[in-house]
Amino acid sequence: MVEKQKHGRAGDDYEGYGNDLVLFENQPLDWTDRLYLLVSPEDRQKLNYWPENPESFRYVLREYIARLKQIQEQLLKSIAMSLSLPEDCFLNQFGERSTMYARFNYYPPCSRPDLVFGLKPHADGSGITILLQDKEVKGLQLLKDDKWFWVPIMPDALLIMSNGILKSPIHRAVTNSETERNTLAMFYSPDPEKEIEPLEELVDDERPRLFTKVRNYPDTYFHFYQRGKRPINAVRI
Ligand SMILES: O=C(O)CCC(=O)C(=O)O
Ligand SMILES: [Fe+2]
Repeated sequence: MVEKQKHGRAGDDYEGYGNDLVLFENQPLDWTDRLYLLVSPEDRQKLNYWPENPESFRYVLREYIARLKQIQEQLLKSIAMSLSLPEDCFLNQFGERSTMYARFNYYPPCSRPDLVFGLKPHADGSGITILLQDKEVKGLQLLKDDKWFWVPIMPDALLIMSNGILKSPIHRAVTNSETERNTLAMFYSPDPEKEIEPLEELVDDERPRLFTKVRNYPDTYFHFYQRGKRPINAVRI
């Protein structure tokens, strides 16, 4: 408890431990507490939000980040090649100062799981999300053909850069009345200063350009998401 308070989210900062930022009066609220940290680039880390207890926390998180970076870069290259594109084309749009956020989700048991979501339905705004699931408690559902299935997740920035070829599926986390549940989502996104847009190679007469140029999509994303709206519509042409 003391540790949680010490690293609590302050004012209108996104980072830290606590609830999500409440931006609008009628914003649907979620049954979750989370520790949200910008972990990369390193010079943007706000260490005052990083727990010191357990002692190994910072070290383990840094190790995890380093490994995930390699996986994410490899994934971006492989996806590019699977679309017959130059292997660095997505990586170039992510830029040297691409960002990674860690979101530790804590879902306490909820006496009325029929009334509230752990996380309301959404599609992530990141390019790639890697989710470490709770080992025992299920909770994540994915929307496909208007039905909810119990499965893992994925992106939105790639939806823009790939001109809609790569989809960012809608998912939600549900609550249950018996057990708490913990997950860790790592969001890998382009440098907020860099403009991203559909790759020219993926735009033609048959597949006209679907999205505008956008800078700092996560910022647009949060404003729409917290109203329960689909953020991707903000950049659709
Ligand atoms: O906790 C989960 O299973 C999903 C988490 C999630 O969708 C998110 O943090 O964006
Ligand atoms: Fe998500």
